[in-house]
Amino acid sequence: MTSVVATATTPKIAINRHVNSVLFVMNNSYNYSLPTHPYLTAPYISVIVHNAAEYSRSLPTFPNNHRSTTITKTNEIGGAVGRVVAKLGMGELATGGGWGTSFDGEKGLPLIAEYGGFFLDIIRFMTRHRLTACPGFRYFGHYIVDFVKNRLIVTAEFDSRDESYSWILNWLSEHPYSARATQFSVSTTISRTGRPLTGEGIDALSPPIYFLPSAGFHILTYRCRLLWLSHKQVISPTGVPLESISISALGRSRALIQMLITEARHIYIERDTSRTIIFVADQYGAWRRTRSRPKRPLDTIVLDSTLKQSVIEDLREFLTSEQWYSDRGIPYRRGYLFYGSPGSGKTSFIYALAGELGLNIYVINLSSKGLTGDTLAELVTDTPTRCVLLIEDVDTAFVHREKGEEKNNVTFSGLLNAIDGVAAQEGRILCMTTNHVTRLDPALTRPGRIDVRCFFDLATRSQARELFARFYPHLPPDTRLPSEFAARIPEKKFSMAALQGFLMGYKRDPEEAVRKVEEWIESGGKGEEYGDNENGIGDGNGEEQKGGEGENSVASVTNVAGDKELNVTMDGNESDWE
Ligand SMILES: Nc1ncnc2c1ncn2[C@@H]1O[C@H](COP(=O)(O)OP(=O)(O)OP(=O)(O)O)[C@@H](O)[C@H]1O
Repeated sequence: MTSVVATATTPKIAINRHVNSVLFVMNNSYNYSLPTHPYLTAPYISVIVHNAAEYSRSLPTFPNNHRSTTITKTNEIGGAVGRVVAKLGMGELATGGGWGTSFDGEKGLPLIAEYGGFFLDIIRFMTRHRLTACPGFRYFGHYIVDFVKNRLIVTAEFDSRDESYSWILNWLSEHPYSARATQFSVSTTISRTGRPLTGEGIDALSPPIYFLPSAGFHILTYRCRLLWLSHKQVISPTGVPLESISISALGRSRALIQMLITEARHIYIERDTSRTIIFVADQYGAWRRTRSRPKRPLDTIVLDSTLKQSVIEDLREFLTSEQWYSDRGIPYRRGYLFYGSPGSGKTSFIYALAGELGLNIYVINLSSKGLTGDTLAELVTDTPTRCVLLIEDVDTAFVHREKGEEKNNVTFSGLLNAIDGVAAQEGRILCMTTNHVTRLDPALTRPGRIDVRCFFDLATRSQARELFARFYPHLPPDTRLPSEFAARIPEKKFSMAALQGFLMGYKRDPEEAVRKVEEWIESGGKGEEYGDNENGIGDGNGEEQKGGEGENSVASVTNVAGDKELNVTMDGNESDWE
């Protein structure tokens, strides 16, 4: 029999690989050999003994004759062992049988029970009764399983609240196992928190069908290695249905599972390359991927082409000048303000720009109820280094600042801190939109926060002509219909959104659209099935929108830094904006 020796005064531990007993030597006055079972592994016993030896210093001296132990001493020792057991994280084991009570109620050999509590009593009970693996495993099973798991199995967990969950679902849907599985779930979306993702939902012509392993346990292979997968559905404490997937493989190396995750992410991102992904801030201050849109080509935005080119070039230059900013100690950020009439293409232009540059869009709604200054700052910090951060209708949030009547949880200074505080993410492009530029506080639009301002006006005739031509792309090249349509549209009276709405009523009949447009104009742009857009009608003046310099332009861009004339008008004069 090999023994493990623990002494109270000099805790020396010698563990034999095939340990089958533990010998306690306490001050040389008391020895006790605790037989163990071969199924209790040496490392496991060693942990117990090591900790017991550490604590044994504080134990009272053992009596020479342990059989004469009094109840008082029993309790003292039991308490000490209880502390040992608690330290080992096995507190529940020490309480089950009660101190000083033998596990099997047997008299005569109470020492272990009395001095060791329930935990040691169990060992004694097992060995006395020659009980082998079965009850031992039942009792210590989860420790053994944990031990084996930690040393022999690699597991990765994926939670449906995280983006990585979508990667794995997507990967699984393409794995041959999903096509073969006899227990599978059918889905038309690869969804996270129930929301459709790429190419799914209303923008898909015919919804795709995904076959996924159903909830439960599955075994599959990856690169000729065995994997097992557990797919669980749970309800969170707040009542939200959640899902989790854990994928495990034999071995201690994480390489295989890391490879799988990288591959899953790659496949998933590949699906998105032709799309712009939109993230929206949720009420808990975290980014949630909401949807993805096919990238909108820039030429579908009917604006002065020089203007579009100027903005795109400005952005491209920014994205490649990190070192330039760093050399001069300038925060590496760029701010754009898109202002002007409602429905003139501000948001559409931003989406098209993001698509052109391959950036994702992170949308913040300042009026969102749960949003506070702190969560806003966190959100801005959490954006990736290359992205478009979009704050729409920024005027609506702080119109009453001077009266101290801010309607939101986010204060004006909270917003300023978030967008240019030290924690604000480097490399991000901030885009703000407003229909009422004069209502904006100058502090918000000062250079450094806003570097480029783009003005969008109501539709001109030339815009109307181009819109018509794009709407009916199959018209013969020599057709006069676009010009006839444009000739009937008053200059800067209607928004592009309103004109588009009108044309939607005549999707397949351009001649009819031209015939009906005057009638529509006379009705003030109302009454058409798709053309009823109250916001679409301007006063033809748009004074509030112009900011002083855009009167003759459909859209104009001003570079606040004054280092580059982008288009149409440019003066870089702050006073024009206040
Ligand atoms: N210049 C334009 N070129 C092409 N389509 C446009 C243009 N302006 C507006 N539209 C169309 O009108 C609709 C509304 O446009 P968008 O939301 O971009 O306008 P907006 O200026 O952001 O409006 P708001 O200020 O009300 O948010 C979109 O469907 C868009 O395609």
